[in-house]
This record gives sequence, C-alpha cells and structure tokens, in this order.
Amino acid sequence: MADPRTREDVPLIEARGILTQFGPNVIHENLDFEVRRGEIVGLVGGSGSGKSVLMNTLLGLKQPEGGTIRYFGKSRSDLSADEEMRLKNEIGVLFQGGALFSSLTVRENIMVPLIEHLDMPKELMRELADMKIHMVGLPTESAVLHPSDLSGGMKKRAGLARSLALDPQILFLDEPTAGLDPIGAHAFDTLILSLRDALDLTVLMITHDLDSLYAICDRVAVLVDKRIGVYDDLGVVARFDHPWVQEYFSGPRSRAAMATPAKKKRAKAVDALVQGQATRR
Ligand SMILES: Nc1ncnc2c1ncn2[C@@H]1O[C@H](COP(=O)(O)OP(=O)(O)OP(=O)(O)O)[C@@H](O)[C@H]1O
Repeated sequence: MADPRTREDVPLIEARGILTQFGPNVIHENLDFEVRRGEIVGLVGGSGSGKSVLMNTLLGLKQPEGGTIRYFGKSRSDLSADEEMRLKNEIGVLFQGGALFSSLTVRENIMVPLIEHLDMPKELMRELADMKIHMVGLPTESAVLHPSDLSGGMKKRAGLARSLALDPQILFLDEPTAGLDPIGAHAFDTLILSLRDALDLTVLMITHDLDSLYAICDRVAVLVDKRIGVYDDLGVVARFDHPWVQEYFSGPRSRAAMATPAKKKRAKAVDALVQGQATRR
C-alpha cells in the first residue's frame, strides 16, 4: 500500500522495531527512532549503550536481526542496487578521528569519494575539493598538507570536508568534538550549524559533549535499556525520570553547559532592564 504521508511528514530516517545482537548479547530491542528532514539530532547514552552500533546499523554497516529501516520513506531492504548506491552517496559520515588516509594530502583525501563515484576530469575534482576545503573553514594552503601536519581541529574539518564531498543530504557525526579544546569544539559546533542551514543538511550526531547538545541540537535522543528512552527537546529530556538521564543532566558539567553565552547574555539583559526600572522609580 502506498504511504499516505506527505513528503514533509515522512521522516528522512525511520527505524522501527530494531533488534540487533552479537551472538547472545542483545544491543537493541524493539527500538524505534526517526530523524526529520533538516533537524540536528543528538544521540546520547552511557558507554556501551549501543550508540555506535545504532549508527552502523542505520548506515547499513551492520544488518539488524529484526525491524525495518527506511530512508526517504522507502525501506532499505526494498532498494535496488542502483538505489542503494544513490542512498549511500546521500549520507556523509565523519568518524571519530576523521579517518583520513595518512599518505594523502587533504585535497587528495577529499578527492577519494569523487574518484570512486564520479566520472569527471581530475582538474574539476581538484576544484571541487578546494571548494569543500574553503567551505569547512580550512585555509587554502591546507590542501597540500598531510594529516600529520594538521591540528586536531583541522583534521576534523578535513574529515568533514571529505564527508561532504558528494553533497550528501544527511550527515552522521561520531563524537565530532571529542578531543577538541572548548574553543575548537565551539567553533566546530558553529560550523555544523551554519553548514546545516546553508546546505539544508539533516544531521545525526553521537556526542558526549553537553555543550554541543545545548548549542546546536534541535532534539536529543537518549539510548537506555536497549531502546530510545526519551526523544525530545533538551528541556523535556533533562527532566526525564531515569537514573542515567538524571545523573547525566544534573551533574556539574551539565549545569555549566546550561550557562551558555546566549543564556548569560539574556540574563544580563534582564538585569539591565530591572536596574533601569529601579533607577527610573
Ligand atoms: N563487532 C562487535 N562484536 C561484538 N560486540 C560488539 C561489537 N561492536 C560492539 N559490540 C558491543 O555492543 C555494545 C554497544 O557498543 P557501542 O560501541 O555501540 O557502544 P557506545 O554506546 O557507542 O559506547 P561508547 O560511548 O563507549 O563509544 C557493547 O557491549 C559492545 O561491546
């Protein structure tokens, strides 16, 4: 039967009743999850809760033992080989550490997916790669550098540039700010936000970084007890009655993350308003 939902109603990624396991070790059971077009979703959960396995399952790198995964409203298992290939090109992935080839320059790294999937002159590929380098805020000169010549933040940006090489609609990020200092992490968050807006991306991000959750995520999904326990905006998620959620969102690091510059600015504006009213009285 045809799906009666409109294009806007259909989640871009939709997983229903997912079961994954390694031998007798069940990782996800009856897990439902979806990501809507254009949103930035943060996926959090304790260590070993199954975030990476879920991402790999959505990516098709691990076959689930049960359930269905739909992209753009169509079940992945119904895709033809051509459609599967086109879908793969619509998904960019930034793995932890960037996963760059150490023997290639930044430009050559970005050209790898272009060479693999597109039939076009090398010169044009070089130009496309350089455009991506510019897009992620790397200096032009970094095109000819090797990963070992880059700082941690630059490596992440180079990895991001490569994941965007084929102009995907969906971006998967695995702990993108891990290992960056707070300034570098904030700059990377800002970059993700502006790329989402400029390129109309849909982003799923595994993260432990509370600052990222507060700064850029539209919704946050929490993986607990083998499924998505709560999935909503942060205000709702942080109040969810589960021991892991409470520990995660009520600790000192969470309180610090909540005191974002935007919130501090708002508090200052309120202070100024109150003081202004007081002096006028
Ligand atoms: N290839 C594999 N073979 C067997 N077990 C695996 C495999 N990959 C993952 N697991 C198990 O699946 C569970 C979930 O692992 P996963 O890496 O998804 O956790 P995570 O939530 O991403 O953790 P972390 O935050 O520490 O990275 C763990 O118990 C892990 O040991």
